[in-house]
Amino acid sequence: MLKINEIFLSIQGEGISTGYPTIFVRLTGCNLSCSYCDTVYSHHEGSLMSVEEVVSQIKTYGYKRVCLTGGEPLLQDEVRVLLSRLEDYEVNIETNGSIDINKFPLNPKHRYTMDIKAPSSGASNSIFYENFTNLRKNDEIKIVIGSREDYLWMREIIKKFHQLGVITVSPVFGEIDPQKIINWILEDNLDLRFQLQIHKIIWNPDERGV
Ligand SMILES: C[S@@+](CC[C@H](N)C(=O)[O-])C[C@H]1O[C@@H](n2cnc3c(N)ncnc32)[C@H](O)[C@@H]1O
Ligand SMILES: Nc1nc2[nH]cc(C(=O)O)c2c(=O)[nH]1
Ligand code: SF4
Ligand SMILES: [Mg+2]
Repeated sequence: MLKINEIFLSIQGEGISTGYPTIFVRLTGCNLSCSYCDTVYSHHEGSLMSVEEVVSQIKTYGYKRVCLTGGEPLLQDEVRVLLSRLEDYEVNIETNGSIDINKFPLNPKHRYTMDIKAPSSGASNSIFYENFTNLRKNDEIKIVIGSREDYLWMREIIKKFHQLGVITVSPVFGEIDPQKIINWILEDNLDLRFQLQIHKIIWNPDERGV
């Protein structure tokens, strides 16, 4: 059984598939407690569902893109079974970077968005650095920053792991002026992808299920 917080249809609000209709499966439970977490409600709330129940709910929406998120989706082992049932779907798994992704090998239609936790999250010491060598070309790295200190930290990480594929940087929502981050990126000549979480601009930022 899987412990599921919510399943809903919306448009992808983050990452390289931003804007595409996507079915979100939010799993319950997290091993971190980032200072800025916008989904604390998913850390404990949820109900048990079988993989079959999750898959049949996914099928009702009639779309082929799925985002597994949470909480931390890789904390539940049965996610492997769910992934094996979603072979016809483009699946993106939002993971917090603290869990060994080598233990969850993905098929080519599935990909990771791996978050690297910057210092202001309070979770930097949880980073499982071996994951950097196991990411594939179509996986994405995401860094959420809330301060100049976070930015400088990120700059060092990028230097060190310059072979990384797509790197997306975004502000802690409402915490730092996006223009500042963009200016820093351009001043330093970094080739990064900047993003805002568009669902928080379209809907009320505290709204669930969007
Ligand atoms: C809620 S987390 C769930 C997946 C996984 N636990 C993780 O941290 O990647 C999904 C994404 O939302 C981002 N996020 C959470 N709160 C945020 C906030 N206040 N502002 C910007 N991004 C936020 C996280 O950094 C992560 O990339
Ligand atoms: N629209 C929308 N896009 C998202 N992309 C990642 C999300 C998440 O919470 O992980 C998310 C979310 O909660 N809503
Ligand atoms: S790892 Fe993700 S879900 Fe967990 S506290 Fe951090 S942002 Fe929230
Ligand atoms: Mg979210």
